[in-house]
Amino acid sequence: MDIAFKASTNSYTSHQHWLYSTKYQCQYGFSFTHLNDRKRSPMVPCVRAVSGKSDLDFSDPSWKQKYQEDWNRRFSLPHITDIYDLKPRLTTFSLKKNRTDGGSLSADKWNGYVNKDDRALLKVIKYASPTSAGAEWPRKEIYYEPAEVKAAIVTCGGLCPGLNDVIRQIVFTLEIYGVKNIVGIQFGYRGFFEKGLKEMPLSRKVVENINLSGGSFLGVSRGGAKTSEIVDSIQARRIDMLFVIGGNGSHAGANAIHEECRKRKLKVSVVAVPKTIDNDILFMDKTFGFDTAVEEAQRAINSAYIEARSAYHGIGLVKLMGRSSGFIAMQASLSSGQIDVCLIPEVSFTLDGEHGVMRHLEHLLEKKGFCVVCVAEGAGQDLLQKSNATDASGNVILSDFGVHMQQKIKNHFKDIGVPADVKYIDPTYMVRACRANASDAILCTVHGAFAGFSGITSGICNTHYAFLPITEVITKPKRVNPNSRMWHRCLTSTGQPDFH
Ligand SMILES: Nc1ncnc2c1ncn2[C@@H]1O[C@H](COP(=O)(O)OP(=O)(O)OP(=O)(O)O)[C@@H](O)[C@H]1O
Ligand SMILES: O=P(O)(O)OC[C@H]1O[C@](O)(CO)[C@@H](O)[C@@H]1O
Ligand SMILES: [Mg+2]
Repeated sequence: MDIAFKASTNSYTSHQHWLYSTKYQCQYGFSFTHLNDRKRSPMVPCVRAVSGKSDLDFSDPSWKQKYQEDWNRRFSLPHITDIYDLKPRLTTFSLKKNRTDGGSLSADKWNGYVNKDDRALLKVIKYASPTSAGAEWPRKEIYYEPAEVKAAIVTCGGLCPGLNDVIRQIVFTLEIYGVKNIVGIQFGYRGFFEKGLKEMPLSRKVVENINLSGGSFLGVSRGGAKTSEIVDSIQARRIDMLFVIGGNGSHAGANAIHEECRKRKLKVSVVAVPKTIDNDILFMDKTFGFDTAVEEAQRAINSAYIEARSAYHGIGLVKLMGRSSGFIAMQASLSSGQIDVCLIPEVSFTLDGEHGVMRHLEHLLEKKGFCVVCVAEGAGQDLLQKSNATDASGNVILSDFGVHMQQKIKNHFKDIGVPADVKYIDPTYMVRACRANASDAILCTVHGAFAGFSGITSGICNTHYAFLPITEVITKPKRVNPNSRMWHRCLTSTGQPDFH
């Protein structure tokens, strides 16, 4: 099935589109940039189509067209020219200072500006053009005058390895464009309205070494986000670009800010950067911080393994983060090769009975003398008492499954009169607070803002950096598919049965 989806314009024709798709054989693509496709009357504000999702009826002869139209609506990136009749100017971003080709290539070729036909593909990997570089790369034309831009960066939610790397990279890139006025908003959205939290002026000099430590140079916080107050503050501070680094909640907040700016007709680009060790953002292959978290988690698993193996009837137990998605637990269990039982929120299980986890632990102690269990914090919530309490951002506070398992295992083996030496490790904040590893330290997302997009997020989608409308990524958290190969690989590695 060869279907290419050109996402961000209301004005192209399906005929043109099919020509494109036949030529390049793209499938299910996210368009990177389509500014030149926009045909609209001067001064007439455009209204962006509201995202609509419909179930496909394959017996309907026009299903392809409907599917395509649905995608066009949903993946249309909000753009500044939706509300302003603006002409772009030539970009100020250039890498020519660093060039090593002795000037033989043209500036266009050297910078490799992406063109309107570049897109990331969801189902297959195929370059749309020889110059394809992913969405997160400069365009030839920009919609802001760099010398007049005030850009702000804010980090919200919990910590994540790589936050400082992203802040640093955003500052560096803004400076390459020629932006002089860059500020950090302290302690998440709180910094917009809490008196006493001053803007932090940022520059290459200020952020040069912040990547050498974990945490957030700007501070983080949960809760307290009042969209209208934040936008009042954005207006009062004359911010033109806002970079929000955060998870699902921060993205929802960024989108609300974007919508409010739209409503007030403010020329502000709100661009989000997905940040979550849980790796639970829809459509993203992987978010920064996840790899580091897995690596760090493996250290804890290794310690649990050594403790368990060295003890008589040792049982190592490690709790890892993952509110509603068990990616860290699955990946760390799989890559460590030291886990016998991995429990995640997406897969239900029983603890007692013939097929329960406890019986399996008995069997492991009998068979090999020790075992190691890894649990995601959100696992087994149906087995625990619900608290109904929420944190400042409205996230449900989970019952502590790690502590519950520790007690459960201890009591179980005591009850059956079998010695068991339980070693419980909860490395969750250590995993989150550490410095990013090499693969998590590379990300930047400034170009989308200069290209005029707003209400977007960027991330690795089928190995390419792509822009996506925030509305699409916040519909629900990404979760481990229990039928996926990865989960089955994990089961093969642990050798655990179905606990039902
Ligand atoms: N639906 C929403 N609309 C507007 N703002 C929101 C919404 N949900 C959360 N926020 C705000 O976004 C900020 C971060 O939210 P939250 O604490 O849930 O972290 P997060 O971005 O999901 O990151 P983490 O992955 O660490 O949980 C908070 O200040 C919160 O008030
Ligand atoms: O203790 P805090 O800061 O609220 O963060 C805990 C949460 O952070 C997360 O890692 C999300 O970033 C969740 O998995 C976890 O529940
Ligand atoms: Mg969250």
